[in-house]
Order: sequence, then C-alpha cells, then structure tokens
Amino acid sequence: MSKGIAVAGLEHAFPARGGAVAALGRIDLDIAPGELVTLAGPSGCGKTTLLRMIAGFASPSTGSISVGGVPVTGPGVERGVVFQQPNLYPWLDVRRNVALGPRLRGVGRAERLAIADRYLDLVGLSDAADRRPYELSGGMQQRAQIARVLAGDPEVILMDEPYGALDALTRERLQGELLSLWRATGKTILFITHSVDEAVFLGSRVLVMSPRPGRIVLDELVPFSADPDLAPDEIRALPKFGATAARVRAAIAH
Ligand SMILES: Nc1ncnc2c1ncn2[C@@H]1O[C@H](COP(=O)(O)OP(=O)(O)OP(=O)(O)O)[C@@H](O)[C@H]1O
Repeated sequence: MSKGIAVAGLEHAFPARGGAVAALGRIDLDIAPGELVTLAGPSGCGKTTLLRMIAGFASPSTGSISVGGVPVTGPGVERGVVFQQPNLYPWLDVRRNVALGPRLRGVGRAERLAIADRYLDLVGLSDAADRRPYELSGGMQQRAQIARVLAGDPEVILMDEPYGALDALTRERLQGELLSLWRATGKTILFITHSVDEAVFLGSRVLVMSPRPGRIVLDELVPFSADPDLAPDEIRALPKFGATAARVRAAIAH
C-alpha cells in the first residue's frame, strides 16, 4: 500500500541573528499515492527543509502536512528516509542493518533475517550480507541503506539526493534499479536531486523550486518512467526526454 502526501499553505523561516531566514515561500502540493516525484532547484532553495518536514524531523512556521490523510507531527514508520550519506550502523553486518526495521517492529529473528535477505537480493547485495558497512563501496552502502528502508515496508519513501556522492556509472545503475523497484512496488517516492537528467529519468512528475524562499515554479507530469514498455536504457535516448530536460533546466536557471 502506498499513501499520498498533502502539503497545504506551508511557509518556513529559520530564526537567525539579524532577522529570520525565509527558507520556504508558500508551498501547496498534493502527491498522489504511487507517484514518483523528483524535486530539483538551485542550491539552498529549501528542498531538504521541505523533505525534513514531510519526514517529521522539523515543523513548518505556517501550514500543514499530512501523509495518507493523517497530520504529520513527527517521524513515523510509514515514511522511510534515504539520506545522501548512507547511515548504516558500523557494528552490525549488512544483513542485520537491513533487518533492523523489522526487528524494531518485533518481528522474530528467523523471519526478519529472511526479510533482510529478500531485500538484499532485490538490490543485488546478497553476496555482501555478512560484511560490515566499512567493507562496502559507497554505491553498495547506498544500496544497503535503500534495502534497509524497504525492509521497513514504508508506504512513502523520502530520498534526499541519495546518489549525489556516487560515480556516474554507479549512479546510472542505481537509477535503473530504483525505477524497476518503483514499477514493481508502486510506492510513493519523493526524490531530491541536483541532476536534471536524474529528475527527468526517474520522475513520473518533476517539480522545480525557485531560489530561496523556495516555491514550486514548475510542476510537470513526465510519461517515461511509468511506461513499462520503455527499458531504462531507452528513456534517455527519446527526443522528448531532451525537450523535457530543457524545460526543467530553464526553470532552474530562471
Ligand atoms: N537549521 C537551520 N537554521 C538556519 N538556516 C537554515 C537551517 N537549515 C537550512 N537553513 C537555510 O535554509 C535554506 C534552505 O536550505 P536547504 O538545505 O533546505 O536547501 P536545499 O535546497 O536542500 O539546498 P542544497 O540543494 O544545497 O542541498 C538555506 O539558505 C539554508 O542556509
């Protein structure tokens, strides 16, 4: 099951010496269950602030956020968060890191390890299950983090530039994997990125925010990622892909 996200009349200013920093202008946003929404915009425009508020790590100065119709008042198991830097526990092996969510939910040992193995297989990490996080490459750690979030079976996945620190090849591979995973599970995903290519490749809908205080200045449905007849490799080669990317780039530069 996936849930929708509703942001209504949201504004946010951070208190600061010499006056407040207006981080987010007015944001009204409805994300339907099962959408994969990518969010781009210039550095410092408030993308992370918005994601952290939906995650329940911080609350807005004004306005409201609900997930699945329930107001957000703090973090919750129905929202999984993937950070730019993998945040695995160094003292647990990869399988136990992934099994952590089910463990916290009280799932028995054999079952939670089976769940972990299923998600490690899904992200192509079965061979690394017994290793510690520091024995993994950056891309493998990021995959393990994604497996861990999926093992918690959240209805909504919030991803804050998860591939920003990866090399180009690994990044493209993980983008393709995420696409297959989203097509298979229909989870609601909000994905922040600095890459126009990544935004247009992954998003069933692309949002662009203005410079701070961030407002949504482009909101466009994109037909590529949801099309089961399009293999990941084919998407970037479409002429319409280039045209959409040009519009997104123009909106960011505005
Ligand atoms: N805790 C805080 N206190 C004061 N100002 C903050 C705080 N967190 C963020 N800001 C400011 O709010 C603005 C938005 O920051 P945010 O991290 O949301 O932007 P971003 O779009 O995610 O940026 P980037 O793309 O560079 O990661 C920035 O000007 C930032 O300096």
